[in-house]
Amino acid sequence: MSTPTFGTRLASELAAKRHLCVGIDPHAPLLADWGLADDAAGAERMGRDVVAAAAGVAACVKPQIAFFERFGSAGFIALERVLADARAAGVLVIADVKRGDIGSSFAAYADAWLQPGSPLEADAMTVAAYQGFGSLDGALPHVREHGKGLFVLAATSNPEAREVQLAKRADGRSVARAMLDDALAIEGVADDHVNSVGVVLGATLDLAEFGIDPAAPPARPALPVLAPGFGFQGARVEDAGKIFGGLGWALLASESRSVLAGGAEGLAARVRARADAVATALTV
Ligand SMILES: O=C(O)c1cc(=O)[nH]c(=O)n1[C@@H]1O[C@H](COP(=O)(O)O)[C@@H](O)[C@H]1O
Repeated sequence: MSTPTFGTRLASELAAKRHLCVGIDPHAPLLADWGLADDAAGAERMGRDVVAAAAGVAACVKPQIAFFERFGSAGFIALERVLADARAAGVLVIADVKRGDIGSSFAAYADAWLQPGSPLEADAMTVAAYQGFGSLDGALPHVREHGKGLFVLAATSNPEAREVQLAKRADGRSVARAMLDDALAIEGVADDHVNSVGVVLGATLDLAEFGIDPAAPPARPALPVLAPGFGFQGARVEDAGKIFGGLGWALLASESRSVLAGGAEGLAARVRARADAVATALTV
């Protein structure tokens, strides 16, 4: 039996109206809030609790590697255990690693995060194509043959990104828009419904400024959109439909701090409430 594509696996989540992505960002103050030490064991505990709360409720989890990397090898071991839990629970994992490099080095990053059997194997990873879109090619065998996914940074939620991502290319398109077009143009990475290569679009942005029109008819197959910026950064999941329009079909609304704050107690209820709010926002 051939491996199902990432797009197919994501499509099952979306069909069940699961659009929430829960970020695993063990910030020091959050670990304190949870009564956990600011160390690898604390990060592991938080990560594993998030996976348990997300299973069957959220579409995916998104561990932010920086919060594990700061503990060195112990942090990587902690993350490996979080990833193992997610695999066992059938929860999709987007490794938020934002990798980009010359092609040969990028391919090694792709092997680290997407190669089946790798200690850090995830289902998808965030990538940066600022060294040229073709520099991402090394990940495509994992997408095409191993059912993995990519999320290419296009228009990110942080305000400092504007000078780079709004910049106009020679053809008049913004850098952000060109990233989206290039993601859609990759061949052989889509099934009938959902592409396995998507983009990152911040929920805090006016996408039209970047030449991205949420009112345009949805791409077919649908382009997955990973959308951070909800919650702590100010966007409201209740507005997800309004912000993303036709791009909301395969939207993953991501929240980290706003769901994590409040400790382990009540986490499952917070995840459920956010998941329901996103589902409602994208149904009406
Ligand atoms: O790729 C990302 O996940 C990402 C892209 C982006 O444009 N903005 C953004 O905030 N993120 C990540 O999403 C998470 C947002 O966290 P909260 O602001 O706490 O919800 C962080 O881990 C960021 O690194």
